[in-house]
Amino acid sequence: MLNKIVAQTRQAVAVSRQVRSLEDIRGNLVPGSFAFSAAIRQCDWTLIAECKLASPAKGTLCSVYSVPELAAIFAANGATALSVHTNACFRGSMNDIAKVKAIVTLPVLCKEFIIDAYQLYAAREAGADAVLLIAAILSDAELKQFLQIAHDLGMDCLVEVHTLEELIRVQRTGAGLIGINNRDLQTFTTNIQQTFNLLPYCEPDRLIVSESGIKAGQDAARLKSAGVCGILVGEGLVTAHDIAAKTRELVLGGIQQERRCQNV
Ligand SMILES: O=P(O)(O)OC[C@@H](O)[C@@H](O)c1c[nH]c2ccccc12
Repeated sequence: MLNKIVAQTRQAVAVSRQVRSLEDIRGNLVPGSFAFSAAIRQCDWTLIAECKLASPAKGTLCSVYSVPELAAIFAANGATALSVHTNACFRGSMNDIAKVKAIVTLPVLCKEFIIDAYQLYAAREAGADAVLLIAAILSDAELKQFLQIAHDLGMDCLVEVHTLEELIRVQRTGAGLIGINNRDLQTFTTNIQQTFNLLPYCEPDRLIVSESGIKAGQDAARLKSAGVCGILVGEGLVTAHDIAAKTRELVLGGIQQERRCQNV
């Protein structure tokens, strides 16, 4: 699955380059202000709510709301930041970021399969405050280069790992914001246990986000008490009966855990 998405993404980048040159984009850029990591640092518990209309594994996930409508619901119910899928395999587009930024003030993560520096500039031009870098599809040299370019553009990177080997590689690059993906990108199955397995190997100065397969406030509470600073949730939110209530449940799950800890 992953190889197929990456191959399609490479083709899409080649087409985009023809439509719009890198020089054109670079001439049009305003640097960001690292608003994504700042928002995470400011709170004890972070919900990154994902605008995800579809996935290659499950097809359509949400047909009732548009991406900007989802963003507005998440923002009104306590999300710390937003993640917006821009890849065609997830029925996303780079324009979705600009649409979301036009109506909410929350920082936005560009959820893309970044394999080419061109995509970093395009994300910033669309208004992204952060980008996802997936360790499984990048060499160490690419990781370092993309971290540097994003930094120069004022964008944060959420660097995603799924295995211990990837976690060790990523920590060596100095990445400060790491996502443990509970989803195996070869099979697309999820298991939250993956976060608990890798947490002991995370260096204490890193901000750790648990990604994928998180459905309930209790999951949020368990993850918070294990030491992650936040969660990234798509499907659990967009497939909920009441998306607003589910957003509040996932925000409160972590906050209530924080209070329980303080009372002890
Ligand atoms: O919808 P979920 O299970 O809550 O997952 C959200 C997010 O973590 C997921 O979309 C994701 C994170 N990294 C990825 C890489 C590829 C595909 C998907 C992802």
